[in-house]
Amino acid sequence: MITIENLSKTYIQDNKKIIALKNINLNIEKGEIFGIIGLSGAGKSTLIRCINRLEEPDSGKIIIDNVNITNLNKNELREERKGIGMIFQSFNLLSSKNVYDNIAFPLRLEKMDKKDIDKRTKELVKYVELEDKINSYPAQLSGGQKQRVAVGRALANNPKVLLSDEGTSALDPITTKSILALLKKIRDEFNVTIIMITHQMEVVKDICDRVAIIENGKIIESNTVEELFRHPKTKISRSFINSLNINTDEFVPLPKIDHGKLIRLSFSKENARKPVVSDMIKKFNISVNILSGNIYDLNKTSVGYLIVQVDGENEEIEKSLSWLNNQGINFEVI
Ligand SMILES: Nc1ncnc2c1ncn2[C@@H]1O[C@H](COP(=O)(O)OP(=O)(O)OP(=O)(O)O)[C@@H](O)[C@H]1O
Repeated sequence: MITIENLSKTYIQDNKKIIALKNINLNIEKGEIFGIIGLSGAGKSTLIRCINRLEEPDSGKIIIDNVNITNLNKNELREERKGIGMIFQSFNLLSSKNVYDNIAFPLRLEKMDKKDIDKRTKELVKYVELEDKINSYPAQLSGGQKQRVAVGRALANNPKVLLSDEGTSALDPITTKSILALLKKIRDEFNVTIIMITHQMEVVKDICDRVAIIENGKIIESNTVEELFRHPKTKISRSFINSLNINTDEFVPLPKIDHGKLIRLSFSKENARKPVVSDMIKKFNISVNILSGNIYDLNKTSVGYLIVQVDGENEEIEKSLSWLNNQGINFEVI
């Protein structure tokens, strides 16, 4: 649905080149909630702003539903942008307009019939659950309510794509969950494709189907969220997972072991019920010492880790590892 090909963007500041994006390639499916996570300065905002050309890329293509956005002239771009809603960390509401008028704003720009504007606006106010605040001004709303207004406004023209640039970063954890639930409901009911730019792993964990990790303007890892949790490939993806504040191998300092091997077993919902550790001990002449473990509840499934020390004769350890392999259990010697 959205294809990004060899996208690059450089800024010039004080005669210095800042490479914000370097050869970004991504494919995002229709109806998918796709996360792009990275640290500050990684290039996230530049990337999402290039998608609707709020920022002009230097080179590369952005294709949405077979339309090459990068080739459009101003008028064509204006038309195409109606199908791309966007929400921001700072909400970007019109402070002099109330909830109703903020949400009606894009419809008025379309010069829709007054009655239709009224009907659609009230429908949207109801959808984002702000009927009791319809006459309130942004200054009279909480952060979560402001973001609901922004979501209502972004939905006004029935977009096929919704871009969220740190849409939940300014919100407390409970309000974040309620905005994420609203975005998920929008995807489920309208099959809207959602791209979530974030630095919060919580967002990726809770609603994303797939995720790309961006560092220094490059995508360094891209996978389903489940696979990312099961096999984080890069240091940064591991640290994002650790940032969820749950004990993992890097949170709990692992003891230095003189013998045996340290292994991280990872389980998905399907194999979480297998008595892997006790079977290993029964089948092989080894001891297994459990050091730490946890379970992450993801959008559609859950993934668990267990860090264990496997000890015994080398040959027995190797046999037990190949048995694990044959059982289809994911593990990594760490
Ligand atoms: N208008 C600009 N002029 C010059 N440099 C810029 C401009 N916008 C962004 N940059 C630089 O490009 C790089 C990527 O910035 P970007 O805002 O895309 O990162 P980010 O991942 O969104 O960071 P944050 O999470 O802090 O917003 C940074 O080095 C930043 O300083």
